[in-house]
Amino acid sequence: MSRKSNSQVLKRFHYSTDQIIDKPFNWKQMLRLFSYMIPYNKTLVPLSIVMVLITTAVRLVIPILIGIYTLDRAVKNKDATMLFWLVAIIGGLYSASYVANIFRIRWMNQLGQNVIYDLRKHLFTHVQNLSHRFFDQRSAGSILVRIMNDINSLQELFTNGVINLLMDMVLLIGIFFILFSLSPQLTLAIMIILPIMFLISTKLRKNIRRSWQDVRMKQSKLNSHLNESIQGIRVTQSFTQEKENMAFFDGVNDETFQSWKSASQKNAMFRPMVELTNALGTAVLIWYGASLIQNDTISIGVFVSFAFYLGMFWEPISRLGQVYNQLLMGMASSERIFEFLDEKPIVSETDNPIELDDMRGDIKFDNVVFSYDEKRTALKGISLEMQAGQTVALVGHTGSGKTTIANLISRFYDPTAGKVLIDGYDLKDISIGSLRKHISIVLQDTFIFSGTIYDNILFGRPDATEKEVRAAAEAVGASDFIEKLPNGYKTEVEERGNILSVGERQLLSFARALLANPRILIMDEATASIDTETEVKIQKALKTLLKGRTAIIIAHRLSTIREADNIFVLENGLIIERGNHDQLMEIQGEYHHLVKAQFNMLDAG
Ligand SMILES: Nc1ncnc2c1ncn2[C@@H]1O[C@H](COP(=O)(O)OP(=O)(O)OP(=O)(O)O)[C@@H](O)[C@H]1O
Repeated sequence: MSRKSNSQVLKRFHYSTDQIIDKPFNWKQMLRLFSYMIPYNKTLVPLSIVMVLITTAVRLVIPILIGIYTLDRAVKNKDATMLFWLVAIIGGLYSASYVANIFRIRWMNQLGQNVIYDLRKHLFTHVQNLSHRFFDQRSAGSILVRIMNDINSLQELFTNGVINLLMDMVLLIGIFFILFSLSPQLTLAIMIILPIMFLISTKLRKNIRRSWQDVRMKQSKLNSHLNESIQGIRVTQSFTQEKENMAFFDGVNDETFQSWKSASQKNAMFRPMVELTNALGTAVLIWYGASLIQNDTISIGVFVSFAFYLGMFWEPISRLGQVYNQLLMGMASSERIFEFLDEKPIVSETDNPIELDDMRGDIKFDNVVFSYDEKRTALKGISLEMQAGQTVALVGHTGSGKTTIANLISRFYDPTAGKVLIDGYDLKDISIGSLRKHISIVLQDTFIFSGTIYDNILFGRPDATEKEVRAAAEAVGASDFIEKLPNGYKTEVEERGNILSVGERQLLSFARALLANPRILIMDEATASIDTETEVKIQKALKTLLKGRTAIIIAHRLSTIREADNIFVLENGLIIERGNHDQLMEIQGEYHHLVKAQFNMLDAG
């Protein structure tokens, strides 16, 4: 009780979950989804269908063989030979059905897994090529959920749903057809249970399904909280927020438990209700069937066959309800998946893009205006030139537009107005692949991938030799710390490289960039303070890295700025000063002010 109120008091944790909405059935979307089965329409699809038809036919025939042939003919006429053959035929049919079932399950599973594999691959390939704007607007978690959960929720539909639909239709139509031909009166009488069965298989099932969806949503919230708690454990411990964290966890844990309890209680009602309906059907069969036998309208064999078919009724009806539910769930998931698949990269290529095999590295901004969204303009008319081989520093207050300039050079976004040119070519005319091949970016918060140190450097140029990788690490002075690690270059670093210090991660990213040997290097200098020895190392590494290429540095350190050939001072999306260090110091403007502020800070430190 108090746990719940605790979770409501804490306003810190907000986890957005994709709402589960039942979408109306949409044929166009379903056809698009099922088109993923087309590659298998000559192999797994027909094979599975044949197996389904074999097993269904066997199930339909057996009650007739038992009721009509065994009871009404062989037993009645005391025909031992016929009885022997009937046993042999029934045995043979069961064996055939057994084998067909094994292959049906195997091939249907393969089909489902293949379709899911293809769909996930298609979605990931597509998402990987989307522009930065797409990722700006969504959390990594919500993208992950679509690639994993939404696709997983289609798995059952493709593995069992579609083919079972066929099997159940055939089974139901077959049963009705046979029952009607055996005794239309008795068939009509036992049909009384049909509406009840449909009601249970749709309404009650829907209710149960919603409850399980609620459980999944609560679990997802619990997962998100766990994830955040573990990732932020250091901050939590340092601010001694464990109690608050625990209170929230208790609340979500309790919600999950309650929701699970309610779902499983509803679930428990399902089976008894089915059995009750079956009992009703059996009562009708016995009461009405017996009177039909008495007045010789039907034989004992027909009665027995009816009893068999009555027992088979429930399964296909129940499964049809289930498939319908799966289809509705599939609707919601596929809509979310297709929404991503229909997303077009905003930055796209022209029909005949120029392939830049070689690049000099001259960069020009021609009156560039850029907005990330309609509300604010990040660059308000930037014109600048950077000559090949120059080192250029971008300085300015936070939010002034430095990173945005870097983003436009790599063509992560296109300018809203104006042009960005490299070697005289408008970026929009150059193939994106050939442009980015010549550009390397070193971010402040270097991303280290899980894998070895060696692999992380190799990322810069995957076809580089071991000698080149080691040479790159040596040139930027990263080899000293790498060789001290337990397994040297083969040391495994976990996701994001937590076992490395900030300085080490920087040096690693320098080695990666140097290996790529780009014509243009964009670097967001780390603001984190590092010890003097590492600082000296990084400065030395930087010199090696910058040599012979156009370098754009979002600079924070005075030492870097001072050595730049050209400095652009940004303020609110505009260049307010430009020149080298001495020139800018002389005019005693904003740059002078920034330098003085940094000196004062150093003095104070
Ligand atoms: N992805 C984005 N979507 C919307 N607005 C953005 C995005 N990235 C940056 N902005 C906005 O654009 C403006 C310029 O941001 P930019 O990142 O270029 O600044 P910066 O000079 O690099 O700052 P810092 O030194 O803090 O990194 C800021 O007002 C920022 O809020």
